[in-house]
Amino acid sequence: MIRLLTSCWSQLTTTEQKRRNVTILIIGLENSGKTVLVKAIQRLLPSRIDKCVKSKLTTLLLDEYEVSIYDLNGDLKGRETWPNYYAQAHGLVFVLDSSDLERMHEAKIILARLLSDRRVAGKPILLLANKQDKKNALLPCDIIQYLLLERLVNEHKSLCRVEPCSAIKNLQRRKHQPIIKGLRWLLAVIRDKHEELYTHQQSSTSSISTSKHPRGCGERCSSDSFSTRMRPREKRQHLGQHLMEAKPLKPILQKEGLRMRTKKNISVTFALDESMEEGECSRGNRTKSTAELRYH
Ligand SMILES: Nc1nc2c(ncn2[C@@H]2O[C@H](COP(=O)(O)OP(=O)(O)OP(=O)(O)O)[C@@H](O)[C@H]2O)c(=O)[nH]1
Ligand SMILES: [Mg+2]
Repeated sequence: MIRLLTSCWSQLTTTEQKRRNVTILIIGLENSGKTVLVKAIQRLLPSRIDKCVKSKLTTLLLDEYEVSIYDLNGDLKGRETWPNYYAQAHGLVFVLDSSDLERMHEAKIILARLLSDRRVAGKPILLLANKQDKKNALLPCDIIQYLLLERLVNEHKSLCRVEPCSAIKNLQRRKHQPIIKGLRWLLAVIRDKHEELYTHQQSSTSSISTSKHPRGCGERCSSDSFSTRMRPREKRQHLGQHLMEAKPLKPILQKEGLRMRTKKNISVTFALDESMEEGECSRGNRTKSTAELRYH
């Protein structure tokens, strides 16, 4: 019995030790569906809400990750506070109301400003094209074109994925799978790139001394995070250089052989790739393996 208990305990400890702490910001214009989205995630995954920061923080467990998610307000006042969170984030989720065509230009400006911030540039971004249940919702390919996403992610060297979704409650559970799929992608990129991100995070934190951390959570996030798994300084510098020399990113469709102009409502990932034909999004069989080769 004692042996059994000891074995259970050591298994639990091992799981705890393996768990990686990741911080993600949920950002986007007001009314885009960020809070509804976080609630949907809370229903799907084991999570706890941190009351100390006015419920902005949700911590959830997904695979081997403990993910701290900050749901930041998208109104003008809320946007002023966003930069306070940039340095500690490993990745971002930008939520877009795909049906709000009138505010698409505003979203484009906000996204461009966000990615150009030196505390954000280079970090992966999941763009959730929300409210796909609405009739007039734009498809990912239109959104990519409208937001000039390819140019944007190349300029700022941020890996990006566009995932169409609907966050509203009354949709069936399986309809929320794109959200989890997108989160998994973000976590995988963060895992693969964590040393580069850590280097980046270190330099931006030290160079911007005025940046404030959200009360009570900044220290916890930074001390728990990837810093404990750092490599020696020389190695980190090398990885940092590698990040800056990244090749151009190209959008690829998740399904083989599909082209951008087919207007399918499926996710699009930006991957390191070679040049493509005009207007083409993927080249048949090459697509998936290219992404995997480059990322893993
Ligand atoms: N049809 C539809 N409505 C949605 C969807 N997601 C959110 N909404 C609605 O959009 C409105 C705004 O949602 P919120 O989650 O409060 O928006 P927010 O981005 O958190 O807004 P702020 O906190 O003000 O920045 C609510 O009325 C939601 O019910 C969706 O996928 N489809
Ligand atoms: Mg909200």
